[in-house]
Amino acid sequence: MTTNPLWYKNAIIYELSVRAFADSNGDGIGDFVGLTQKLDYLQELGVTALWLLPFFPSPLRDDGYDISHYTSVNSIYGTLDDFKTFLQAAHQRGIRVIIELIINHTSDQHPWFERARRAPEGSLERDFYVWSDTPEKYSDTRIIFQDFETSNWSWDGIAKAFYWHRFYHHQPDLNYDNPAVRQAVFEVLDFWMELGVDGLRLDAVPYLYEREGTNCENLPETHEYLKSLRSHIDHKYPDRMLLAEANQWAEDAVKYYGDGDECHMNFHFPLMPRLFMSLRMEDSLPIVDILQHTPPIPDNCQWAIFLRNHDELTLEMVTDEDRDYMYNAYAQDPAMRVNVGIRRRLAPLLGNDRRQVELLNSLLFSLPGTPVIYYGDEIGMGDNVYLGDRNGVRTPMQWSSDRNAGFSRAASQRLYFPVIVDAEYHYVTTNVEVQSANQYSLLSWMKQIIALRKQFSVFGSGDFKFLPSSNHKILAFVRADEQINVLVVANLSAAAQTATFDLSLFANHVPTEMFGQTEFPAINAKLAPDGTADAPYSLTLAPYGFYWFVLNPT
Ligand SMILES: OC[C@H]1O[C@H](O[C@H]2O[C@H](CO)[C@@H](O)[C@H](O)[C@H]2O)[C@H](O)[C@@H](O)[C@@H]1O
Ligand SMILES: [Ca+2]
Repeated sequence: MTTNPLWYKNAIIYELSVRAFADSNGDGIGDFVGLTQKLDYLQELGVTALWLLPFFPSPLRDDGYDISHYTSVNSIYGTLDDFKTFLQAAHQRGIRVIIELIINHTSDQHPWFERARRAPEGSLERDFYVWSDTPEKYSDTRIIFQDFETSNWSWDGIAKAFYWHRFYHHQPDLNYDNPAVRQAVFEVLDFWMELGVDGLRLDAVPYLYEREGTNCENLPETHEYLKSLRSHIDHKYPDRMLLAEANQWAEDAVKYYGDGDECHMNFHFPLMPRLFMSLRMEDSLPIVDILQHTPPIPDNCQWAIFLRNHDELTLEMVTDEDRDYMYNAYAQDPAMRVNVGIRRRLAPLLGNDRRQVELLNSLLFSLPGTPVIYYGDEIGMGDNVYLGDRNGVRTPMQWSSDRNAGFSRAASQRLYFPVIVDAEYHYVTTNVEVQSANQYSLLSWMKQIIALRKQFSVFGSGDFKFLPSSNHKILAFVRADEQINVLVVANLSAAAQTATFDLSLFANHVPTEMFGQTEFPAINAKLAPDGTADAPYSLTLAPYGFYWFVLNPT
């Protein structure tokens, strides 16, 4: 591994679930040995970092986000030694590993909670969690899992008190006012850092503290605590990365960067639904508007941008009107909706239209930030919205046309979830083996765009500027650094479109299309009537077409 403390700025992150990836021992559940065997695939795909969903001991009532032991591996996925072997094998291939640090809450089966509910009131043990005699406190706080919970308080018959939880009732929130909790989290962090993991995704991080009269999100105390985690990391583990999961409006989200002294990365939640909105509305405005309203971030920080992940396509960061639009456009069947979002994968959301899948990926790989790919989306996997909760997007990875999609040798009934068998996305045709053999498959195209992105660090760390377009259906922007100028144009429309751009800044440059190395006509400066130089440049794009151009001086 090269030592570059800013590695995350030019990373390609691949999010995966150990459970869903590859089952080595035929019990129907993916495991670390299976994942290790698939590292060659991930290396060939070109990704440079893996983000692993939770793999810790857990009753699995929220797919592992309900931890019952912080410093070991759930035995269904293997042993801690299996994890270490995997980590070493990933590092040998130059692939970094990001794991989850779920510190807002634990499972109600965690020994800390078992101890707290029995401990005397006012004791440090009891105060590991947030208790109250009434469910009236913090009443300005929204409920996140609103299809499943009616309150952020639940009654505990053993403690004879209510406890606070932002998510499921079986996920009690830790109490950060207790110094013992703050210290315990440092110890968990040290454990995984000492093992050599490269990054931590800080799950549900805006909700650490509660204060009366607030919405209990993004509180100053939360930022102060995160800064203390960061300073600890900087002193002990200088090239590691903290990735916040702060599902917030951009003005609040940027606060998780501090002055470059808090988290290194944060997901851009408001951008994600607007990529889908712009596409269906055939209008660049939602994307332009949200990025123009995104404050600048410190140089050592980076957005994580994504199209889909393991959760619903969350619509928390849109207006009520936009949410209605998104439900109408992408989730007409109520079974496709859960909480405040849409539980579908990328390909089905886009009607399995290869052009739209490529277009959104072209934006994922060229807009400012580090792209995060969700496992299976690189082959256009389908979903199963009838599996409940968000499980429909968490089905086994489809490797081949063999039984169980090559994921497991178990009897099919034994798989943790069934593989996708509906006609359009059936694993017999939608799988890695079939697509690896076809140079025109989505998988081959994904390898190509990843390889191209990796050749040009300007995408990870260059400046970003919108280019006014005469046609609002065509989005245009420039990525630039001292070495290179890259022009990106993207047609959000289902019909062919033309647009004219003012490229006077690049007069006498030749655009070279980056995928095919084709030179386009030069950008010629003309003298405008007022004497200034003008360089209007016209482009025609196919339906959902896009171009990436390097602008070279003639
Ligand atoms: O650990 C509880 C949950 O934490 C994350 O949740 C995030 O996803 C929610 C949507 O499912 C979102 O609304 C919320 O703002 C986030 O914190 C995690 O990604 C979930 O899988 C998990 O259930
Ligand atoms: Ca297994």
